[in-house]
Amino acid sequence: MLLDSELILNPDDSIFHLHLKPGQVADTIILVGDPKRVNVIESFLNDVEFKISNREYVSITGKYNSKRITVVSTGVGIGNIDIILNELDALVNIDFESRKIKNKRKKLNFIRIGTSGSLQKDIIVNSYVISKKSVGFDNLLYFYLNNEKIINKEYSVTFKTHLGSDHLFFSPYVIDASEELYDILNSKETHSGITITSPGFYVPQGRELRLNSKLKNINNKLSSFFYEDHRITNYEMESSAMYGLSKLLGHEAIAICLIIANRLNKNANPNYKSEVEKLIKYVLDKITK
Ligand SMILES: O=P(O)(O)O[C@H]1O[C@H](CO)[C@@H](O)[C@H]1O
Ligand SMILES: O=c1cc[nH]c(=O)[nH]1
Repeated sequence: MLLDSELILNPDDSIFHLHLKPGQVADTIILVGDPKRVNVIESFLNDVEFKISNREYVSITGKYNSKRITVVSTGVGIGNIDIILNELDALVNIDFESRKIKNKRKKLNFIRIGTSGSLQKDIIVNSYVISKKSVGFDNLLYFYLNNEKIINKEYSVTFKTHLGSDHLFFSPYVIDASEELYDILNSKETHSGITITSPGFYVPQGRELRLNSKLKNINNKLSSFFYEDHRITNYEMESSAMYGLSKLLGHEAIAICLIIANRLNKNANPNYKSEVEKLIKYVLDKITK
């Protein structure tokens, strides 16, 4: 039995951060960073059942092409993914009355629609990248038992060696996306690649404003790295944890991102909202076909 301090429920029996109750979550869940992106997706949905917000987490459930879909905003970063994945899983796989894990587990499909910075010249601003693998520059997965069963050890070690890093803080881990969800989203409109999930937007992604990186020429080293013919394509800040926790919990996960900056071509599109809207429509059509 999960005690009050471990599975924290609010006075209305909703889960601690998301404020959602069992039954409110669909099997297919779109995760977005920006809470305002939830409103954009809402404009495409019918039969919206509720809109619940707490902190940076805004959640809705509605229908697109008759398929029930939940949308949750995650805010920025890995810590939020730890909260959201654990709470969404608890909502479907833990009985809130008995506080016990259910015998029959439900599998969820997580699709992240994000924004991202490209690490390849030909993956230009406004293109879409699906992350076939994610390389975690964070350390969240290392806290979880059985992480070694889902981390691609050989790739992770090769990668660390390539970066020539003996820094104690840095142990990148490589995790695969869901092949099933990849096949649904992949098309000639998308690039596929390997995504770096970074614990920061500035120095951890090689953006030196007033502070400098301990990892010299990090972006050139990433752009030139190949493993089994796969190249590193882009930076974002959530998918490694989303892939890792989904695999440990028995769910499927994929991330597709709009490129809003190209780090090699040195350009960016800060007015990317209409492009995100097109990506949202692309994803909704693909997952409800
Ligand atoms: O646009 P979202 O989904 O937030 O994704 C990207 O944008 C944020 C940084 O600006 C990070 O969360 C990064 O992963
Ligand atoms: O360069 C970028 C753009 C969006 N999100 C990131 O994490 N990095």
